[in-house]
Amino acid sequence: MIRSCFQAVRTFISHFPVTLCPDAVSHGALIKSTRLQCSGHRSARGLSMSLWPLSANPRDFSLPNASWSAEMQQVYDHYNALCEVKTKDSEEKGPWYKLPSYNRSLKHAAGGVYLSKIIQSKSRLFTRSNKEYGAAFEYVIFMNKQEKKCVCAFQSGHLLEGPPGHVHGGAIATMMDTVTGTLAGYLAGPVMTANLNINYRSPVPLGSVVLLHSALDRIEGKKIFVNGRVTSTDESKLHTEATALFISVNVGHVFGI
Ligand SMILES: CCCCCCCCCCCCCC(=O)SCCNC(=O)CCNC(=O)[C@H](O)C(C)(C)COP(=O)(O)OP(=O)(O)OC[C@H]1O[C@@H](n2cnc3c(N)ncnc32)[C@H](O)[C@@H]1OP(=O)(O)O
Repeated sequence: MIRSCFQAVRTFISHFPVTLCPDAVSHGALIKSTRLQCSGHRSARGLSMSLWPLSANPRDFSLPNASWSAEMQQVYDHYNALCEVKTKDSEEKGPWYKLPSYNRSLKHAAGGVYLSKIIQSKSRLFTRSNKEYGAAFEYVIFMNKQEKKCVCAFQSGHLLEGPPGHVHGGAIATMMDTVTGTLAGYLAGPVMTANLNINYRSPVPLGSVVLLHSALDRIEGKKIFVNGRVTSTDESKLHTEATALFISVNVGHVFGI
C-alpha cells in the first residue's frame, strides 16, 4: 500500500504543472511549474476570480490587487520590469522571474488513501489562507536563479499585529521561513525546514511594505544553508536577520509515507 501511495504522488506530480509547495517552483524532476510571463501582469490591479483547482487557470495570489499600497505596487513594477518579457518576435531574458503563488495544489490527485484524505481536507497554505485582500499576508516573490537569491515584497495586514501597531514576530518568522524555504526549494527540489534562527533588530510597522531578501550560502549534500534579511524598501533600515537550514527530502517524507 505504501508503494502505491508513493506511486500515486509521483504520478500526480509528474502530470501537474504546479509545484507541490504552492510557493516554490523547483527545477527538480518531480516538480514542474507554470512559467507565467511577467509582462502579462504589469500594473494589473484587478481581482482574479479563478476557481483553482477546479479551474485550469488557478488564482495567482501574488498578483497585484486593490489592497496593495502604492509602495507595494512600485516594488512589484520594479522587479517585474526585470523579468523575462515576451516581445512580438522573441523572448528577452531578464535575470528575475516572478513566482506564482497558489493556496493549494493537490485536489486533483487520485489514488491512495492517505493522499485522498489530504485532497478532501480543507487545508490551505497558511500564508494564503485568508481570502480578504490585504488582511494578512500580501506578498510576491521574485527569484534570481543565476545569483541564487530572491526578493519578496511583503505588505502586512491588520490581522498580523503583535506589539501595538507592529507586526507579530511569528508572522515575520513565517514570512522568513516561506522566503528562505522557497529559495531552497527552487534550487534543490523538495525540502523541509530543519532550523531557522532569527534576530529581530527593529520592529516592522503594521501595514508597511518591507523587502525580504534571501540568498544561498552553501549546499552540503542534503543540507541547504540560506540567509535572510528584512529591510525597508529602500534598504536603509534593517528589521530582521536570519539563517536557515533546509534538508532535501523525498516526496514520501512530506506525505509521511
Ligand atoms: C515538498 C516540499 C516542496 C519544496 C518546496 C519548499 C518550499 C517551502 C516554502 C514554505 C516553507 C515552509 C517550510 C516548512 O514550514 S517545513 C515544516 C517545518 N519543518 C518540519 O516539520 C521538519 C521536521 N523535521 C524533519 O522532518 C526532519 O528532521 C528533517 C527532514 C528536517 C531532517 O531529516 P533527518 O532528521 O532524517 O535528517 P538526516 O538524518 O537526513 O540528516 C541530514 C543532515 O542534516 C542534519 N540536520 C538535520 N536536522 C538538523 C537540525 N535541526 N539542525 C542541524 N542539522 C540538522 C543532520 O545532522 C545531517 O547532517 P550530516 O550528519 O549529514 O552532516
